[in-house]
Amino acid sequence: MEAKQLKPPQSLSAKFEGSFAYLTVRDRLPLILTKVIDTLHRNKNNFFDEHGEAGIEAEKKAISFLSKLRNELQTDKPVLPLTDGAEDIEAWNQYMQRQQSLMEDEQPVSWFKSPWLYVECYMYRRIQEALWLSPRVGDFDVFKEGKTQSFFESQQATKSLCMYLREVLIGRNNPNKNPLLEQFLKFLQVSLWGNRCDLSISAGQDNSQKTSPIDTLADLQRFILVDDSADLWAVLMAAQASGGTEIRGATVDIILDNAGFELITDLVLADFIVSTGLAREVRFHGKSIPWFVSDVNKQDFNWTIMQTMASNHKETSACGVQWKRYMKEGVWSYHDHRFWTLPHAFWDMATEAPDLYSSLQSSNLVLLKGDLNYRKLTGDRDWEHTVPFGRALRGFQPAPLCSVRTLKANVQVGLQPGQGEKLTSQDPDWMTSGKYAVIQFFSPPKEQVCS
Ligand SMILES: O=P(O)(O)OC[C@@]1(O)O[C@H](CO)[C@@H](O)[C@@H]1O
Ligand SMILES: [Mn+2]
Repeated sequence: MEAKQLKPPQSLSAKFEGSFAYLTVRDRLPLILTKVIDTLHRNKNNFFDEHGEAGIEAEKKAISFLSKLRNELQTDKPVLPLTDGAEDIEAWNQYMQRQQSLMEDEQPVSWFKSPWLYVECYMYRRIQEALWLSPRVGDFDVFKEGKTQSFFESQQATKSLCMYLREVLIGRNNPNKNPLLEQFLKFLQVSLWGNRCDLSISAGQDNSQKTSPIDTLADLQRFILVDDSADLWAVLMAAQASGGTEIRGATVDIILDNAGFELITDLVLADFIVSTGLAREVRFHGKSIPWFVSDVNKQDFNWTIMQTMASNHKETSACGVQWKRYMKEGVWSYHDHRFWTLPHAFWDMATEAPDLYSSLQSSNLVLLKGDLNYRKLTGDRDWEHTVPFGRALRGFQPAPLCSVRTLKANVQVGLQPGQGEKLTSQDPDWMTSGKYAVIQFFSPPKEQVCS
């Protein structure tokens, strides 16, 4: 196996002054913390209504933990072990030890000196700790308001997408008019560009989809730097062919990213592949705690389906009803393994979360949405752009997999020689602006068959 033995390049980090990582830790993360504090403060009366004085006390306590956290971050204090007693703290604290062993001159692990991926994940986990240590507000999702707003602000785009899906599914009886592959590519690309709508990059500012997503696809095509969609199609076709007399079609895992419009595009893609028989099962994976401002958790997932069902727009509501049915029948399912909210690169999954790894091994295709998943796939390292995607995965190969991502961090592998340099000269922000995207596929080598 090509392997973990080969040392990867250095981690992106705020220690490189002026880098995107540095600017994120210096500017964006404290801003996000300030907004979280403000949200708690604005909800004070709700906490009072629910829990009386104890609710107000809890709100104050959480705010004081969060202000302390913001101060630690801004003054580059050492990262502290977690203390809330949740089941994941051992994994977090061990990871901190591992980071410590990598520090030069025994310097402490700290916000501006340690890997960006680690400290950014850690901040979201510390936000959760502040809430869990303040019991009455422990279940409060500090990012819910933003996610709800972004869902409602994308209503127009949602309606046109749902209408389009219903038309395609109804018109399917005439395959000449609607070749399946062409339609699949459209829904895949809509889900790809849906990833532009995350709220972490904009520090919670509105980033919703306003225009009809299908109409813009042709113009956006040239911004897809790596397009391995043909490989995805081949995997789906192979799963159809190998079904024998049993139910055919692929088992697809979608590792979700953001709530709001991106989630709608993912549900529409999942609906399309199941309704057309390309897939027989879709397993969605989300986060078990509020994460990176807009990431989907179980509550967001169920809420989105309910809201879609309740729409007064006929086709949108029909989609919601169908999605609910798929969930009820078990054709769709939602999972939230705690590994998705740990700071590890995915190449650690097999040892850190063997149950999750082995469940992904039963998949025909794993789709990983978004930028953070790409950072974790590649370990958030300073790879040369021409390094093959498979090598940057360093042994993470549970099943054929594909990153569906708009670029919002300085990591991109698998490009042609000279492609990265050309982009840098034409468009210096190409890796962080969200303007470019990849549909990047990797398939594990076939098992050697001994004769
Ligand atoms: O995973 P997503 O939602 O596509 O992006 C999350 C993200 O915006 O958060 C970080 C900035 O804080 C960036 O690295 C990354 O692009
Ligand atoms: Mn996200």
